[in-house]
Amino acid sequence: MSLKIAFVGVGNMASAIIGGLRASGYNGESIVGSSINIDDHEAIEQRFGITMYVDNKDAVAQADVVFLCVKPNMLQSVVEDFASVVRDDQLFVSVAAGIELGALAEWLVKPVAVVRSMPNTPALVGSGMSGLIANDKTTESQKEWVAQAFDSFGSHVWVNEEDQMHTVTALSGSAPAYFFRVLEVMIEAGKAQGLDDATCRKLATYAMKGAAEMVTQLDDDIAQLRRNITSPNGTTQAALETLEAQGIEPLFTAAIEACAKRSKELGEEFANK
Ligand SMILES: NC(=O)C1=CN([C@@H]2O[C@H](COP(=O)(O)OP(=O)(O)OC[C@H]3O[C@@H](n4cnc5c(N)ncnc54)[C@H](OP(=O)(O)O)[C@@H]3O)[C@@H](O)[C@H]2O)C=CC1
Ligand SMILES: O=C(O)[C@@H]1CCC=N1
Repeated sequence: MSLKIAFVGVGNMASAIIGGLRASGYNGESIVGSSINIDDHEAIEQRFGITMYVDNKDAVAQADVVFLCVKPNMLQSVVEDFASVVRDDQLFVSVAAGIELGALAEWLVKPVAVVRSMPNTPALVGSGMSGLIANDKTTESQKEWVAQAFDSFGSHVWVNEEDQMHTVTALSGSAPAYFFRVLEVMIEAGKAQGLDDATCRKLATYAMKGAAEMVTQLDDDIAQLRRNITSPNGTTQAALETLEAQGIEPLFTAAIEACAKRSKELGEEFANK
C-alpha cells in the first residue's frame, strides 16, 4: 500500500514536487494538500488529481508523510497550529529555506522523524536536485523512502552537517533562478543583434541544456569541456575574455555567498524563536 502524502502549502515548490511525483507514477489519491486560499483549490485539484483542504489539520491528520511547503516566515505558526494532530509515526519533510531541524522538532512537539530538504523547481520536469538531512528520529527505511521520493523527480544528495544546507541552497535550491537570469540576458542580447525572441530562446536554452547534459553524462573535466570549444583567438575566447574582464568569477562567488548568508540568517531568525 502506498503512503498517504500531505502537502501543507501548495505554491511553486510544492507544485513542482507534486507534479514530479505524479509524472513518475504516484497516484493522485495518495496525495492531499492544504492551503488557505480556497480560490486556488479547484485549479490545483484538476491539475494534479489530488484533494485539497482549507484546514491544514485535515490534510496532516490523514497523512503518513507531511511535506511542509509554506514560506519560512509562516512555518512556525502553521506547524504550531496543526501540532495537536501530529502522531509519533508520521514523517515530516520540510522544504523551507534556512529552518533548522531543531526548530522544526520543537514546533512539532512530538518526537517525530523530520527531514530537512532543499529541493529546486526543476522537479516539475523530473530534473530536480535536492539536498537532504534527517534528524535522529528518522529511521533508515524512512530515509530510503525520502530518497526514492525525491529521486522520482530528479536526484538527491545527503549532507552530514546542517550548516551544509546553506551551500546546497546557494548551489542548487536558488540556482535555477541564476540560470534563468543568464538566459534572459542572453536572449535580450541576441534580440539586439536582430534575431527574433523564439529563435534566441531556442538557441540559448539548448546551449545551456546541452552544456549541463554534457557535464552530467560525461565524466570529463568541466574546464576541459570549456577549452574544447575555445579556439585560439576565436569567437569563444573573445566572449570568455569579456566575461572574465567584467568579473564573472567575483560576481558569481558573491552571489553564492549572499545566498548562503541569507539562508543562515533565516535559520538564526527562526531557531528556537
Ligand atoms: N520556490 C523555490 O524554488 C523553492 C522554495 N523552497 C521553499 O519552499 C517553500 C515555499 O516556497 P514557494 O513554493 O516558493 O512559495 P509559494 O508562496 O509559492 O507557496 C507557499 C504556499 O503556502 C500557502 N500558504 C500560505 N499560508 C498558508 C497557511 N497558513 N497554511 C497553508 N498554506 C499556506 C500559500 O498560499 P497563498 O499563495 O494563498 O498565500 C502558497 O500556496 C519556502 O519555505 C521556500 O523556502 C525551497 C526550495 C526552492
Ligand atoms: O528564495 C528562496 O528563499 C527559496 C529557497 C530556495 C529557492 N527559493
